[in-house]
Amino acid sequence: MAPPLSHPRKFKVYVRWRPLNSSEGESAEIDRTIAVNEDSSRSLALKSPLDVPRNRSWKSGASSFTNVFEAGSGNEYVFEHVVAPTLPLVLQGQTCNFFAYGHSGSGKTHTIIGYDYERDEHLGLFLRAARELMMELDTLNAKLVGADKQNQVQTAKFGIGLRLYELRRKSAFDLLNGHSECHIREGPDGQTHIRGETETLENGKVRVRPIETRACWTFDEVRQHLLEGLQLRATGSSTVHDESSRTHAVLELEVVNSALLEARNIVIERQSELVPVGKKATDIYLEEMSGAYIKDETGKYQQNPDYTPNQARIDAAEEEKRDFEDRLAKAEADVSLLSSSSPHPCLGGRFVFVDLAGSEYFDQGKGTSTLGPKPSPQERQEGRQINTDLFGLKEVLRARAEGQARIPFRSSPLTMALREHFVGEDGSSAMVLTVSPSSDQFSATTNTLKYGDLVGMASASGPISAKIPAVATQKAG
Ligand SMILES: Nc1ncnc2c1ncn2[C@@H]1O[C@H](COP(=O)(O)OP(=O)(O)OP(=O)(O)O)[C@@H](O)[C@H]1O
Repeated sequence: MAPPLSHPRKFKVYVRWRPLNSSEGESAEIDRTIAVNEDSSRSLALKSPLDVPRNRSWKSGASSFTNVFEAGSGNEYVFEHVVAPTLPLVLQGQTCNFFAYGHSGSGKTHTIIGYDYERDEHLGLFLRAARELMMELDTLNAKLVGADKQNQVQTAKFGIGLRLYELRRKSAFDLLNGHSECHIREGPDGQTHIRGETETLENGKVRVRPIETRACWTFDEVRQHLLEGLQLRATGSSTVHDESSRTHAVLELEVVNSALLEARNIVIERQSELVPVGKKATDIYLEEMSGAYIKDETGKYQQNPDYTPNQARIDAAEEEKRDFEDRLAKAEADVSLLSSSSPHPCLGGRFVFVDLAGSEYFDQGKGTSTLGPKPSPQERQEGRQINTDLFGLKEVLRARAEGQARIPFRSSPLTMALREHFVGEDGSSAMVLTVSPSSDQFSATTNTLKYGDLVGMASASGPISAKIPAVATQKAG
């Protein structure tokens, strides 16, 4: 068994209280106390103001949360504390992941995507990150132009590669490619591949497209593509409000240049060319070998002494296949070379934002919503899948926080799809738990916090940190 990671990545868990909404205006707020530790981590204690037996008081682990944002903290404040500190990591070529987890209507979409796409202070974390990243890239590009001696700046110029997709049931749906369905599979290389339907082209070429990457050279382009993609986002019937979604939305921003995108396209082209050549080699082999065995009188197959396969024909087909395999290997090597020889380490750096499906499906393993009307059989099935995904994600985050050598990525399509974003020991991961302060939502809120608490505690008590006693408390709400 492989040894545990030497420097497991600490996972940050934030809590974000939203304001009471118009339908909750009359409810009493949940009574909450925040304890601030010496290392500035937080713990939380909740008490329901209503005398309801099932609303049992709850206390988190000693230092489960990195920070707690009260209802008055807007998206800009949350961005400055959660995402902005990780921008230098992305500019070093690392991957930083952010998840929003909470029950329906608690503010996940408000946090990750936002509902105001114009005013800086209201942008969701994703768009604000795109804006800040693009500003940094503009500065780097200006330096590139200055240093450009061989007029290669157009292909080397940095931009943002945007990918938007949602995960529903066991598939991904590409929001930048007409909501086309893509399958999530593990390849023979042990990597996860998210690929669309097989297209048969002229000359028998077979192309299987990955999730579309849209190249953006300005912040406005990112915003425009986001708005187009959001039009396609499937929204289900809401249990809490009419924009509820029952899918996980994944939004990726990768630092790219046109040379890298072109090199990746060549890989797809080479893969397409290899498929018919590989098939031809297999067909020729089967054809030539079909006469090599015959049935004897007992029905068993025996070698046919009168038959000699055309070995030269088999060898020629195999050689042609090897040529195409070499062409593919060269195209893949070109992609690696471009990344490693970039004039700046930012190439390939990524922000990944995930607006998770409503946590009400993750209700003590039952996989059904605790809110709203009785779900239909299809909704129940979707609920079970969401439950599996959210459980799988928790286990992956815990395993990483604890520095375990074996991370259970295969346990759900969500964790399989996100696997490549967790590879390596660098980068960072964070979860924002979005919660309602309404006493009517006490059990949904404590369920969300319990989930984050498990991840936060694993991170705090993992091999790289010690538990720190609480030194100050403050009353909130
Ligand atoms: N921190 C906040 N400040 C102000 N308004 C908020 C905040 N969080 C959420 N809201 C508002 O509450 C409503 C519901 O929020 P949102 O759509 O983000 O919920 P959600 O968790 O994504 O729900 P679902 O899982 O059903 O999609 C929206 O109108 C949103 O603008």
